[in-house]
Amino acid sequence: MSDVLRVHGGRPLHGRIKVRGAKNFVPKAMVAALLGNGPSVLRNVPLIRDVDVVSNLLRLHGVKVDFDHEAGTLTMDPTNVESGQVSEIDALAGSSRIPILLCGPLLHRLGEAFIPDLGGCNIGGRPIDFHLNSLRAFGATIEKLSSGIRITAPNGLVGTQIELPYPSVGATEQTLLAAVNARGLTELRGAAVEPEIMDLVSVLQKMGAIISVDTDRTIRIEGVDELYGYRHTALSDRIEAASWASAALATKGDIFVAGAHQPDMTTFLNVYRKIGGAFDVFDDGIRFWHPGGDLKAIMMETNVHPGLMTDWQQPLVVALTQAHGLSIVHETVYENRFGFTEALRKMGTNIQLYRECLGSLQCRFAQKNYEHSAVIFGPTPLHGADIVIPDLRGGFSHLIAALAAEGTSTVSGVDTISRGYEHFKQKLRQLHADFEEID
Ligand SMILES: CC(=O)N[C@H]1[C@@H](OP(=O)(O)OP(=O)(O)OC[C@H]2O[C@@H](n3ccc(=O)[nH]c3=O)[C@H](O)[C@@H]2O)O[C@H](CO)[C@@H](O)[C@@H]1O
Ligand SMILES: C=C(OP(=O)(O)O)C(=O)O
Repeated sequence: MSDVLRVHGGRPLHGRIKVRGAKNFVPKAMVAALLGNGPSVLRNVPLIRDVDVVSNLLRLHGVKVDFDHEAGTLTMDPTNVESGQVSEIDALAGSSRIPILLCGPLLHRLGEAFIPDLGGCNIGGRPIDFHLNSLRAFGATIEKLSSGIRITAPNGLVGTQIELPYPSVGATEQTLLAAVNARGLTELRGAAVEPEIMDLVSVLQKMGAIISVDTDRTIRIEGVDELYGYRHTALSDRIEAASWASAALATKGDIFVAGAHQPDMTTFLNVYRKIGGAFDVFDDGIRFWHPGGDLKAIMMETNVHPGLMTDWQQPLVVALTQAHGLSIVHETVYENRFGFTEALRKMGTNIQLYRECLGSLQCRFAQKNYEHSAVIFGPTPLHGADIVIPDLRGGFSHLIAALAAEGTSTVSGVDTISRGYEHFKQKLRQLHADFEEID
């Protein structure tokens, strides 16, 4: 498969594509399957690299994994969970952020876990201190190795009280996956409540867990002795849906995104409408299009759910380069998520980065020397350029920019996009994009 695309831009994307299960949910539900005393079946699973990585990780731990790509059905049988070879597990180092979530399930099943160094997008320091503090609070002992970490809990995990300093998605999932089988009650305050986390709560409840979620970011989990296999259909990918919606806006196109689910995208849809994008919600998806006329500049600020999701920011920035006036974007979730704008500047955009918090919030990155605010002057015509993809969402955004630009662009490193976008080249063809793969 070619990792380089030659893109002939300047044509509106139009047509229909389908999004399946969420990249930020499916791998976590796969980890949850480790906790069951029998097989689990997950439906609506996309063929993306993060699913592959976690399938391999589960297999290395003795789980029998069968994936029917076409049907999107994944069957996982954890009857014979085992520790796995450290060298084989270590070969997956750097491939995804999911391995850290295996801690709780492996501690429950085996009393120990080896976790390789994590991967994921390079958009900030991405420490795991909240994860490790949470695991320690449950009674686990952590040893740092030259690569990865070893965790043990010879006496099992015990329910505890945890308050997260920031509503981290991963640390909330870590705590849930550890608490469901821990002895006694766990109270987690300051939890993240993203829709993908709520879907994980649904999976765990199907498995036999007792979990209540309050409106004030408090989650209470009563540990149980045994969990069962589950059957579940994954919620759809609201980041992929928003990415195609942004592509429709940037290319002056019209895209029906089958599978897009309005309730998980409310904040995105408000922003889309404020910019001047049009959408129409149907039972089976959402149609997104550029209605003609000028797009409007806006001020937007990313935040934890129900705020504007940080993963929506990068595709939206490309659309904002075509809006009239001055847009301000304040990124408050990651300290370093504007690296992708360098390539956009090469394509003719006028984007300036600032260390100050240019928003209504003084965020955690104030006075910390991180360029986490952007000012975009638009509209600026985009022209083709040679671009190297930096990360998943930044990469998709570069692709949108190349498709919107007049002339030809060479986009290298597109394989990164397969980590979170199923069949993206096929979907581009369905949307009449003009590009070819080059060796
Ligand atoms: C696989 C997956 O689901 N990835 C998503 C998940 O990432 P992920 O779970 O890694 O993101 P978190 O919500 O944990 O991170 C949010 C912030 O908390 C900080 N932090 C986090 C953990 C920790 O131990 N210490 C710490 O300081 C991070 O550096 C970051 O600034 O949620 C992010 C926020 O919605 C999304 O952008 C990612 O797409
Ligand atoms: C940041 C992202 O993912 P990850 O946490 O897997 O790096 C993303 O999906 O945009």
